Formats: sequence, C-alpha cells, structure tokens
Amino acid sequence: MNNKNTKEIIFEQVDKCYGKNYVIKDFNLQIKDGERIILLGPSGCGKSTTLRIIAGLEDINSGNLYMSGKRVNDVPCGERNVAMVFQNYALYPHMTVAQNITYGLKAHKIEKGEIKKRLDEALEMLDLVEYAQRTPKQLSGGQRQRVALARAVVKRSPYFLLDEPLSNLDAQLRLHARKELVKIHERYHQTLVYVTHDQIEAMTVGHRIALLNKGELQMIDHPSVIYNRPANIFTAKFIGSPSMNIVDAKYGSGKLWIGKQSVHIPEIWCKQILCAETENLLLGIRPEHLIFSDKQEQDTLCATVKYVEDYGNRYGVYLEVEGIELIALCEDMVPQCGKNVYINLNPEKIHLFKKENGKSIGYPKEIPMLMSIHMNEVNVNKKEK
Ligand SMILES: Nc1ncnc2c1ncn2[C@@H]1O[C@H](COP(=O)(O)OP(=O)(O)OP(=O)(O)O)[C@@H](O)[C@H]1O
Repeated sequence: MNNKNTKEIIFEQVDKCYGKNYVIKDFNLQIKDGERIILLGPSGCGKSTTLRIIAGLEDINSGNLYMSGKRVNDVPCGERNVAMVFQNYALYPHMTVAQNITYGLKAHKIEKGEIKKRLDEALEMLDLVEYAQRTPKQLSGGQRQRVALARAVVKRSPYFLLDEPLSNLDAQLRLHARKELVKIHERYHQTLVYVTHDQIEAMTVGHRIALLNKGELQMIDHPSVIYNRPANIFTAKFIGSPSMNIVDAKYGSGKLWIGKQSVHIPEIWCKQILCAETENLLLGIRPEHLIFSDKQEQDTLCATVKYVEDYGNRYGVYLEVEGIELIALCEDMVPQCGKNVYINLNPEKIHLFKKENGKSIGYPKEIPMLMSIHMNEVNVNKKEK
C-alpha cells in the first residue's frame, strides 16, 4: 500500500449502509497528498457520510479505508489526526474565541508557548485579533465561521475535513471565506476534503471534484474537465446553471437531426466518434452555447420563444424546437414571446451521450477545451518535488 509519510486517503470498495439501505456502495476513491478535493452532489447522495467515514465518526460495513498508508477501518476518531469544521461550527458557547481555538491543543498537552504562537498566528490570519476575548454569541455568523476555521487550523492536522462550512454565510461572506480557505490550504498543504452542494464553491476551491449521486461516484476530475467533458448525463445536468439542454437526436449523413431539423456536424466528429449511423443519441448543449442568429442559414434551427426570464445581467430564453423545450442565455437581444427565432449550435461545444446508458460517446481530440486547469492545478507533494 502507499507510503505512510504521505497524506493520501484511499477508499477501496467501501460499502456503508443503515439497515438495508446502502448510503455508499462499492465506493473507490483515491485522494492525493495535499489535494483539495470536493465531494459534490444532490442532497442525500452520501457526501457527509463519506466525510464522516474519513473522520472515523461512522464505521464502514465492508471494504477498506487507508490513511497515510495505514488501514484505519478500526482506528477511532481521536486517533486519526483529522481537523474537522462542521456546518454549525460547534463552538463552545461559554468559552471565549481564544479558548475555543486553543481548547483542543490544551487537551493534547501542547506546550504553552507553542499554543500561544499558533493562536496568535490563527487570529491574525483569520482577522480575529480584536474578537479574541468575546464569546460566540457576541460574534456575527461570519466571525463564528472564522473561529471554527481557526480552531481547525491550529491543530496542524494533516487532514482537513469540512462539511458545508460556509453554508450559513451570505453570498459576499462566502466568497471572502472561500478565498481565505484556499489561502490557509496553500500555507499548510493539508489533504483537504470539502463537502458542499454549491457548484461555484466546488469549482473554485477544488483541485478535483468528486461528483456523487445515490452513493455512487459519477465522475472525478478537474473542475474544467467536469464542466467541459462530462462523462455522463447526470454530470452534464448537475454542473452548470441553468442546466445543460439534453434532447433526443439522431446522426446520419454528417448531420445531427433534432426532429425534422438538422445541423451539420464537423467532420472530425463523424470520423473519430460517430463512425456509424447512430439513432439513439442524446445531444447536450449548454444554454450559453446556443447562439441567436437573425437569419435562417444552412445550419440554423428554427425555434419559437416561449418565455423570457430577466437575470439582471442576461436573459434566460425558453425556446421550443420541434416540440422540445430548450433554454438559451443571451446578453443583449431580448427575443419576444411568441416570435420565431433562429439559433445556431456552437459545434465545438456540443456533447453527445448514448441514450441507453447516459454515458458520453467521447470527444474528438482536435476540439479544444477551454482549460482553466492551470489556475487550479493540483499542487501536491510540494516538498518532495
Ligand atoms: N444515522 C443515519 N441513519 C439512517 N440513515 C441515515 C443516517 N445518516 C444518514 N442517513 C441517510 O444516508 C443518506 C446520505 O446522507 P448524507 O448526510 O451522507 O447525505 P448528504 O449528501 O450529505 O446530504 P445533504 O446535502 O442533504 O447534507 C441519506 O439518505 C440519509 O437519510
């Protein structure tokens, strides 16, 4: 198994059930040393349970869990050396901020000077110096959340586990807090596992996103790959807002047919991916990749505008093509309800899935993916490199 000096976490064929109900089933996941991994998925998909299994707060029914190369199935929570931040912060109401932050260190008999050093550093880093002597009820939600983060940071644990730590904050504080969190991680390089159902948080904090549905891993990859190359319909629809449009389509003679209308598809798709005529396809196209056109051309689709939503900075336009509803995003022109419009599909931005199992049929190599991975590159094993 892996090196004990790394901070890897490995789930190997893990099952967890409550009674007869499986929460996660045959779960395999390898979290790298120093990685920020996001567990994302709809409510009840098993995110918190997965995190609690790592923390040792839940037993597993079968399979193995390894941390730092050691099988930890039977290692109790207190011996796993994890720092955890919960959604409700779980602060002690009768203790001051400073006492809350240092309580765990005192319990572990860390030397006084070292406790003070870590406390001062955490107060400074999380902008809490002036609140050190207040109790939690004298703090705002954002300040409490920072205390919970500080308490986890001072532990200097190799594993940092966070269960929706920002969900009680308003939008602006969330943004600020997630930047702080990334900064903390870049300073200490813990292996960070973060549960959220917020896509933006997942995309911005994670080196990789593990997307779960009903206890099964749907896809794990860099945020850009998840967005631009979804492995299946579930991933395609879950990531992105408004959701990706998915419509029945057929391929034949170099064209993609949606009902009686058709569009040409670039030759590389035909050669590399769509080798034979394929009846049972699902075409995916994101709302931002439906482009309005003012005239009918060879490859435009004719659609009727059904409804328009104003989002302030752009419009969501609900369209009907061949009896199928699509949603498009547009920034400038506001099509009127009831009018017919022409739309183009950006051929570099289409996704095709097999209808029988919802899996992607793949992408031609030449089609570029707008990669932002370099911004979010996994910066692991820094010291060893
Ligand atoms: N102690 C328990 N006993 C029985 N069922 C449980 C228990 N804890 C969780 N579950 C069930 O396990 C499933 C997964 O729960 P979990 O909390 O892991 O989901 P989640 O993805 O974190 O959801 P949310 O985003 O709503 O917090 C749910 O169906 C839940 O009802």
